[in-house]
Amino acid sequence: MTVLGCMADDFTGATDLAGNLVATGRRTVITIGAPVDPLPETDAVVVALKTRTVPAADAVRAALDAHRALREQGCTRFWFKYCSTFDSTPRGNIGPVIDALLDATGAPWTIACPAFPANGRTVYQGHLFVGDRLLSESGMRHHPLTPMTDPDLVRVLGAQTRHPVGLLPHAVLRAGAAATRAHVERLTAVGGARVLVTDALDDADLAAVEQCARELPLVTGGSGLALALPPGAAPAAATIPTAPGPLAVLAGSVSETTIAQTAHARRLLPHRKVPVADAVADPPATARHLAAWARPHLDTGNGVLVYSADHREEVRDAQKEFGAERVATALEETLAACARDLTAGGVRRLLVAGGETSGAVVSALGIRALTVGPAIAPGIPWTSADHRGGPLNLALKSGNFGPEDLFTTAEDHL
Ligand SMILES: Nc1ncnc2c1ncn2[C@@H]1O[C@H](COP(=O)(O)OP(=O)(O)O)[C@@H](O)[C@H]1O
Ligand SMILES: O=C(O)[C@@H](O)C(=O)COP(=O)(O)O
Repeated sequence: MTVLGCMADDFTGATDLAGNLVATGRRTVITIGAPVDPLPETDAVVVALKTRTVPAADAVRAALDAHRALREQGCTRFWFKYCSTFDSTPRGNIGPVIDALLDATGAPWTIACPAFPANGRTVYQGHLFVGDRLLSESGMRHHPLTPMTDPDLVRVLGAQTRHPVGLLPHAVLRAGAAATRAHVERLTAVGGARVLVTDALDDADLAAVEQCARELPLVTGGSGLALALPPGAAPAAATIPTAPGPLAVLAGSVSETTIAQTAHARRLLPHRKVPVADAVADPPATARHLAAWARPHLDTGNGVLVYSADHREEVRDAQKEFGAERVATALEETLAACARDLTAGGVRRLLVAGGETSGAVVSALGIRALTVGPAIAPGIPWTSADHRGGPLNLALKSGNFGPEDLFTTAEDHL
């Protein structure tokens, strides 16, 4: 089988994609950053990058480094994974990375397919829906780093890439493979489009998209498309080493879904909100205080929740007071240092909410690779890392994924 080389622009996205690849029967390894050492025999490698909100030139450099390393590891087909809600800014980073990977892979054209119907992400006439809302009317319009205010992906991507962008609409997909091929030919060979935004309302549409993109050396999109890949030969329910002990939940996401999950967990778990002003002033000291608060709870076997906001209004206020980037970085550093302190104190189970937050936490722990285990909910697998001489179980939760009781039921799936 072709070894699939994937680059995910954030860490929750990496575990999301890897979980779906495992579900289709592919042995899958996640590396934190480009792989350096030879990897075990595998069907797919997912490189977790933290490039969603960095300057576009840095995102391009990281993607090209990862692509080179994946090629050296024997990968022959490539996947650029970004968010199912197309999280990006007018400057990028989805478009610039696609441009660079088109050149690096020699792909004549590629698809942009964020749809993930199992998680309510669908695309119709190039417009992205989150559940029954257009992207621009969903909670994503208030995202602290990548507010998404335009649901028209052809327009959004068109502003980011130097190539013409086309649309593979639902009606054409439903008309069958021959009609799809003819439409693609018209847009690419005749019209010069290099990226086609693909409609998809359900798994049947994703299967049609997968079929039309099967020969391409590069595909781009969310993790939903992975579920449409032809089945592989590995067991779809992967087992991973597990560690005992209570779970610490660190939530730095302020999506509507995470805020609801946090509110639910506050009724059941000992909890502490990160004091934002303290975090901005001194992340390591703030983390030490939070870890010291958590210790007695953990020692008696109780899980804990540390989180960064009760309400969206607090985010706006904090951004006004300190600046959006400064407060985001300070909170990421605080939660990352808290994870370091908690694991140094013996915690072996962590659930981290938020892509940027997960990137900060996993990097601070010095983890180089993750193995993928059972799914907690669509797009959220348990993983295991070697850490301090034993397994550390990590669930990296995308801001927008998971049921309301996720933080208190996640361990049932380990
Ligand atoms: N109270 C807050 N005020 C301002 N920014 C916040 C607050 N809480 C969290 N953030 C920042 O918002 C960002 C959320 O991004 P991320 O962790 O990727 O979550 P999501 O997965 O929901 O996108 C992080 O950079 C985090 O530090
Ligand atoms: O595709 C998705 O929605 C997720 O895999 C993803 O990228 C998560 O991003 P965050 O919501 O920022 O965690």
